[in-house]
Amino acid sequence: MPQVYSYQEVAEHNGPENCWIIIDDKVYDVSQFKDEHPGGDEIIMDLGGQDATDSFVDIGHSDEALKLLKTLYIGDVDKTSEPVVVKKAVTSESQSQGSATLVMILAVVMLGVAYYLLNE
Ligand code: HEM
Repeated sequence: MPQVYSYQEVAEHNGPENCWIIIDDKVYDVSQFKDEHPGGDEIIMDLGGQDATDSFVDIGHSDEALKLLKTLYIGDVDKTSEPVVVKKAVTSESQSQGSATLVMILAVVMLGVAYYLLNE
């Protein structure tokens, strides 16, 4: 019998040292693997403690990736347990990234307006 974990238990493993993800109702310990992931560790860290099925499938991972995934399997998720919404703390870094994007958009809009006015 495989080990069975509740969504809550999986959600508690969302840190850099203890990072689990769910793919197709199976639980994977990616704590070590994330540092070797060809797609980067951050993309996996962001999904720590959560269901990553859609993201994993959308990328169209190779058979090699699927084989690798199997080696990280630690158990199944208890689908009868209460689903958990993992709230990620908004860091000052992600906030400033957000405002940097806003400034970029504003700059592009202002350039567009200036260009339009100059060509009137
Ligand atoms: C434990 C789960 C995962 C494993 C074992 C894994 C494995 C791999 C492997 C082996 C590659 C190289 C290309 C390939 O063989 O397909 C790859 C690429 C990639 N993975 Fe994952 N991956 C995992 C989870 C994820 C998740 C959750 C995401 C989230 C979106 C992700 C995003 C990517 C991206 C964007 C690339 C492309 C990197 C590039 O070609 O520049 N992966 N992954």
